[in-house]
Amino acid sequence: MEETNTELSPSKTLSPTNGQDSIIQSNLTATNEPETHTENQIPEAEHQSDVVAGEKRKRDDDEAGESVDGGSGASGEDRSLHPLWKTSLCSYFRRHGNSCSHGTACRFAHGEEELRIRPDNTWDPTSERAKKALKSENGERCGVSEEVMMTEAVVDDDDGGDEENGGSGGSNHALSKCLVHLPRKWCSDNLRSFLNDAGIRFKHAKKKKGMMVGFVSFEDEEQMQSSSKDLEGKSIGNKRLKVADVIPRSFEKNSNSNAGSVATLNEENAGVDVDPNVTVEAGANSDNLAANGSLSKTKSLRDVVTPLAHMAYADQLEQKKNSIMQMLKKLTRNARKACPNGVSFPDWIVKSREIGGLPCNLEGIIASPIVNGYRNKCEFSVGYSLEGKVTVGFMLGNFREGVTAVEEAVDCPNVSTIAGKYATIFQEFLQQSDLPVWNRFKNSGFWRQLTVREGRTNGNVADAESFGGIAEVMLIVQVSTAGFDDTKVSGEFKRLAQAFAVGATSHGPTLPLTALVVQDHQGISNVAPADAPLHLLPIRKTGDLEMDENADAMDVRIHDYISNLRFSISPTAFFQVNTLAAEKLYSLAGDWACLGPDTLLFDICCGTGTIGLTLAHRVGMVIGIEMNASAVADAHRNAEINGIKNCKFICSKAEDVMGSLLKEYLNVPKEQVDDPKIAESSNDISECGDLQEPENGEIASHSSENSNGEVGSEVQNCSGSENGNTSAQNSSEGANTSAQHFKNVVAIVDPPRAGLHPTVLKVLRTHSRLRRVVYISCNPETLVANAIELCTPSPIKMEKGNKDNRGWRNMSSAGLARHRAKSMPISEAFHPVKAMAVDLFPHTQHCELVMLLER
Ligand SMILES: C[S@@+](CC[C@H](N)C(=O)[O-])C[C@H]1O[C@@H](n2cnc3c(N)ncnc32)[C@H](O)[C@@H]1O
Repeated sequence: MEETNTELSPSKTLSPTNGQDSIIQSNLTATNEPETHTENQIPEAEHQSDVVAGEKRKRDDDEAGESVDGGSGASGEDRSLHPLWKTSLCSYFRRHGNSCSHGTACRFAHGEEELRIRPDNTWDPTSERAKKALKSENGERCGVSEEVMMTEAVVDDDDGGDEENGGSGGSNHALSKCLVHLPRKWCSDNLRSFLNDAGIRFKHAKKKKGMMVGFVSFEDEEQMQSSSKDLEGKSIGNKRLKVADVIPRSFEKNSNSNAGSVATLNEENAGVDVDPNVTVEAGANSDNLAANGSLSKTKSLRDVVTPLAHMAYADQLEQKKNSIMQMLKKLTRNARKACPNGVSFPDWIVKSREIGGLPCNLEGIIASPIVNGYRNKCEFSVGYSLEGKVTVGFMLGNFREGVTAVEEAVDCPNVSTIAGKYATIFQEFLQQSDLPVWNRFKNSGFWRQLTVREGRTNGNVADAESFGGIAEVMLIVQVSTAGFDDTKVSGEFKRLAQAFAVGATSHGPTLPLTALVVQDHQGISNVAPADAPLHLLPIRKTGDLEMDENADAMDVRIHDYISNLRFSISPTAFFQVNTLAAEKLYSLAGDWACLGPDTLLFDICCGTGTIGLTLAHRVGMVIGIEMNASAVADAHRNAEINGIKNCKFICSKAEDVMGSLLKEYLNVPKEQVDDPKIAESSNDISECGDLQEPENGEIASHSSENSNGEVGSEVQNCSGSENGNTSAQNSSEGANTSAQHFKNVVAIVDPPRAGLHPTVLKVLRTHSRLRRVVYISCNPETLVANAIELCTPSPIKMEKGNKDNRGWRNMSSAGLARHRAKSMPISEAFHPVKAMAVDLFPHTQHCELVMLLER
């Protein structure tokens, strides 16, 4: 095979096993040092080109008629035509005292001098040049993240005037400066000590922990000028200080003012460094609508929130697919690296060479049925715009980096028309309100956030794209009532309810408005805990407005439809933000899960039960696990309103219950699993015929033949319902759903961005009867990290020893996963079978990824 004989590493040999070449890691390897490009670290570009390069080499060899030295006979000139010629360092050369048997004909570079830049303008990542390039890139990044757009009052320090320590006692914006690149962990005291130690004269200084900016004011112009000069460029750690102006806000409406100053760095046209991981939909799962990163003043909110909006949708899909491909290759590389010495590389790693380094086929990307206005949930921040106007919209950047400016979401194509209209109504109301907007710097103020949640009728796509498809709207206004007079607050709430009612009805056609809820939250960030108090604000019926005036805040829900099932959604429960695309996602997951009436489906991180409930008619029983209590309550209600009886929902963290659940349902006595009647039934009704009987016979194979086995007929009785959606009638409490009846056990996991808890990974991996996992993720990076743990082969024997976890904070997620894989108990590894992307978030960088893992 090309992979072994190109730069054949002495630590790897070929071993014909089962008629296939598999690469054995030899025990002769002296250290655990990762191999370089031969096996473990073949760079991506090289992986991709392996086949191509291999073919090329073969052709060259044939043409030259000389191949005794493994290809060195071809002329260097011929070879150098290949775009990847000498673009990777030769590890063999390095390890063997700068000698390589291929000599000058080796396609890898012998030393840095020979190294050539790759066609994509990058250097071999292990090379000095790449490291240098990375450093300067980081330098540039630092350079572009210097813009500060604090639009809250930060300098008119009205919170104590601690004169002794530099408290304000009143401030003068003209005599203030903003310092950028301060250590995040510093508080005001650290900043003051730093200034004092450095002999910098100042009047007062303020810095908030967690931010990289601080504010300093001075006695007079002369002091400000000389101190600024001394401070500019000063090093703190590996950062250099930047001194920025603080510009008085032009728009100061309220007399009891939150108004203050805008801090800006007057650097024209700084580059843009927007974190792709968080945008308007915040990865679909995080509930923060802030755009992350920093940006130049030339950058619009549209670019921050929907950075792909300038591209045609087909190009967006192509871009996402390519970036997911790159991410998937990490799985192969890292599992290869983590594969224990003396253990054969699994087939999927060996075969990855044939598909450009991918761990399995990426079967494509499913487009969103709606491309514009698809979000059914928008969380609008409240703050000041760059012009100092009270605004309801999205933040232009990251608070930690000194950005608090909020701009209207008028031009963000993922926001629905209705959400935009409610944001405008709220903004107009706030501009007249006597209560202040939240100040993120001081953690004070009243109005914080508006969430607009929408529910559709059970209609078609075209309907949903237009305004008419939205039948229900829930508005959730987040406030912080602490320290405000109750009477004043309730007066404001009445006016608010009135404003929304009038705004909704004065629009033609009337905007739907189902419920107005207030969430009281005192915390620093707008992400409120699930148990933050909720109050329902009554809205007087006006015109067409339909409201249930007797409803309780805890009972308030809107409804949406997935696969013809009606879903009830409470204010804080997770629900995919793009319902129609989610429908595609769930049905793909169901298809890949190979379901049948003999299937026990674990829906791990089930939210309101969407996945389990939409697939319930295709399985014997669903067990959903979810930690958010109101989502679990919704799941129960959703099962009820759809007449589904074969689902159980458990309110708990998955890491706390998965072990005992799998024990309960999987540790079934062998006699029961082998009961012929049950085996017959399982052969009977499976949707897939491709499930292989493993050697140990732990699960039954499936065929499409029918039989009238006892259990089978029970199940068939259950699946005879008309619409097919509410067909599974097995009671979760009844004997029919006891663990013994389920021969096919599948887990569909859909965790939050952070991925699965290590305990859950361990439980899934070590329960050998669980043969199939469908992993759904809105964060391909964590999917890859978790898959490394699930798919890396176990060692023959557990090595005692280095459990040194120091430095994990600095590890990449893949590095950490490799590290964790080492302590995974010996168990049969899963292998990636196929993957598919599903675009739930048009115009943003985000995308859902589904991967089927089997063993
Ligand atoms: C990406 S959502 C998926 C929800 C659901 N599958 C759906 O599609 O609507 C992730 C869910 O996991 C839940 N969750 C987060 N951490 C969890 C944990 N440790 N155990 C159980 N559920 C968790 C969240 O509350 C959230 O509902």
